[in-house]
Amino acid sequence: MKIALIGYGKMGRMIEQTAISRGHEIVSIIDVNNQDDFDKSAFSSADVAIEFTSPMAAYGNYLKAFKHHVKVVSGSTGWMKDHGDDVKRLCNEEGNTLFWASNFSIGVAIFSAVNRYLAKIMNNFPQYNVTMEETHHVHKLDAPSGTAISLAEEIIENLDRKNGWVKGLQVHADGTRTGSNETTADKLPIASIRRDEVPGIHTVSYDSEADSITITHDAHNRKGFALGAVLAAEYTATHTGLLTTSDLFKF
Ligand SMILES: NC(=O)C1=CN([C@@H]2O[C@H](COP(=O)(O)OP(=O)(O)OC[C@H]3O[C@@H](n4cnc5c(N)ncnc54)[C@H](OP(=O)(O)O)[C@@H]3O)[C@@H](O)[C@H]2O)C=CC1
Ligand SMILES: O=C(O)C1=N[C@H](C(=O)O)C[C@H](O)C1
Repeated sequence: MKIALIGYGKMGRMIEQTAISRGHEIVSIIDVNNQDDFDKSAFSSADVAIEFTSPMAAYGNYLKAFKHHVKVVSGSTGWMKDHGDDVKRLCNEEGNTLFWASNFSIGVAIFSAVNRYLAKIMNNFPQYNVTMEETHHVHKLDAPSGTAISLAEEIIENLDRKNGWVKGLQVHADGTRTGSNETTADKLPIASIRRDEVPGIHTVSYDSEADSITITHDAHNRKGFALGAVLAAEYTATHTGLLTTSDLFKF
């Protein structure tokens, strides 16, 4: 398969290695300094473009790829609030294809299934208070992480006593702390911690006076994200519309 890369940072480089190891060809690599390459035939020849850039750049990149009828797999986070509705329309009504996931690792797909099941069970146990914490490297631009927002949305969908999430304690890259994890009855607080080079840790906790139940996904490196993105590209080559990990990982 011919793959174009949009964004050649930590993820773009790891995806390049993973894609080549699975027998794919990288036909174009677009970063900040060679945006003209979107208009070159090498880019248009790609079966799929894999996009990992930033919250600010992602939506513009989708538009440029769609203009050239190139399908996109993207893991960029933090753009959904501003552009989610437009992207749904572009894919569901205008024939474009985007496979987007806040987290491409199989481990988080499994974690997400446990998260949904646990939230359902907890409807019967009001004595447990739910909170979430995510920890990432100090370079991360968005908070809460895209994964934390997806996990929070799953809890809200399945746990009747929560109807939204709020930002909780923020530990910033320089170590300063703002906000707090104080909980209200109907909102789920998400704490965000920025520390060292942590690839990504997500924890959901249910605490009662008697005990705590805690589930954690701890990414040891970025290999799981990269493999998931390449598997998603292989899937996207033969599917259309707005796609996500529940289309790819079925269990
Ligand atoms: N869904 C998932 O599984 C995962 C998602 N992510 C998300 O992916 C995104 C990227 O992560 P990561 O690779 O670690 O970040 P990096 O900062 O390491 O890489 C991003 C790259 O994109 C480049 N870039 C910025 N704007 C554009 C643009 N308009 N066109 C092309 N390239 C551009 C940056 O260039 P420059 O440095 O010059 O600005 C940089 O080289 C983040 O939003 C992150 O949250 C990360 C890991 C897993
Ligand atoms: O920025 C990152 O690094 C990551 N971003 C994604 C997110 O926002 O959830 C996925 C992963 O946790 C790494």
